[in-house]
Amino acid sequence: MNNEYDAILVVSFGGPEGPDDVIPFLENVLRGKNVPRERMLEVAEHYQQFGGVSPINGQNRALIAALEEELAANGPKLPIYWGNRNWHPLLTDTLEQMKQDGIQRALGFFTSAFSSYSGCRQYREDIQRAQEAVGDGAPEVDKLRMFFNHPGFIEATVDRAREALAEIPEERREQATILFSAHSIPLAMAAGCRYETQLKDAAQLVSERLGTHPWHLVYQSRSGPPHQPWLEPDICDFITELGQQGEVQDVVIIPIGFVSDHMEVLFDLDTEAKQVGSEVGIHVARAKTVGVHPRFITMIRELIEERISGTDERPALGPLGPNHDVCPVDCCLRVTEIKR
Ligand SMILES: C=CC1=C(C)c2cc3[nH]c(cc4nc(cc5[nH]c(cc1n2)c(C)c5CCC(=O)O)C(CCC(=O)O)=C4C)c(C)c3C=C
Ligand SMILES: [Fe+2]
Ligand SMILES: [Fe+2]
Repeated sequence: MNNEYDAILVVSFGGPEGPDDVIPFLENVLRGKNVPRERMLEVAEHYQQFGGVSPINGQNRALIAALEEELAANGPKLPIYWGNRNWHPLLTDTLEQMKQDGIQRALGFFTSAFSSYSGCRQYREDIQRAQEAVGDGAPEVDKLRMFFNHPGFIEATVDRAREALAEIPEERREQATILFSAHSIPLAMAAGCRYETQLKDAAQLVSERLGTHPWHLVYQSRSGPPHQPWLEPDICDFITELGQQGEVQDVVIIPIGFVSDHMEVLFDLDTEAKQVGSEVGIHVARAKTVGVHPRFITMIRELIEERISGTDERPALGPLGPNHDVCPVDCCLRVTEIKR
């Protein structure tokens, strides 16, 4: 395989940067998806409560600045570009710019740790569409492997979790229940990828480094119509149930399914889940996402170096091993119905 690359491309979700961006952004997110318009308007309201600005773009700018510093200090000295699926800078514009700059082949870092249609195949489809729009001379893009079990991701997540645990009074800390939270997806879609398996694996790896806390994997930000089954339990239902059982005083949410504190973290966890906690008498703390944690940034450099060198040493914790570099043809299919 040819290991020569002349750029890094950060591929992400995108988010609105003002009130007028919110509806067109959400229309982009939901194009072709079976999500009721009322749900879209409900989510729009969450964004409007924060002035129509999602922190995700700012956080990606910070990630790129930190990675630029890391690559300048330790190499490889490659320029970093950034393109989104749903909002500016959009992938097509970025690939056009890369072509004009003479970039021929980039390594793609997707801001998703776990394999799902949204986090893997859909980004690859987005890139392909952008390449077709740019036409002859569009750069090739090879995706870096999924990093859910990379030591850098696990160590940074553990560190963030410890910071949140430290907020709980010492005498109650050891009994705190940990809720690992990830974006829910339709069950049919989950059947076409290793999303749940990888989430359980990463949650296990983090929890065993935190001690003996009881822990559970829960889901948030469900969007589908009520009759369509999505991954459960929902985080708010779960906290309500814990409250009814009356045995838990403190919950620490670790948003393991996300790498930055964007709107779904701020609203669905810091606003909604904390509110539910206070209604049922449970104190809820929330760990920060990995964001620009230095270990996470060095992990990205390590993934780049590993791919360029072609080494067999591809660090991964736990039983699943390092994820593939090149996706097989059936990777993260968009399954919309479970065949019976
Ligand atoms: C069918 C699946 C999904 C629907 C419908 C969906 C709607 C939806 N999502 C957002 C905002 C975000 N989603 C993010 C991540 C994310 N979304 C899904 C699936 C659906 N979302 C998955 C599996 C994931 C995780 C993998 C990934 O793509 O990251 C994110 C975070 C993106 C990041 O880079 O961190 C956001 C933000 C909205 C507003 C929405 C519809 C109302
Ligand atoms: Fe989503
Ligand atoms: Fe995949």
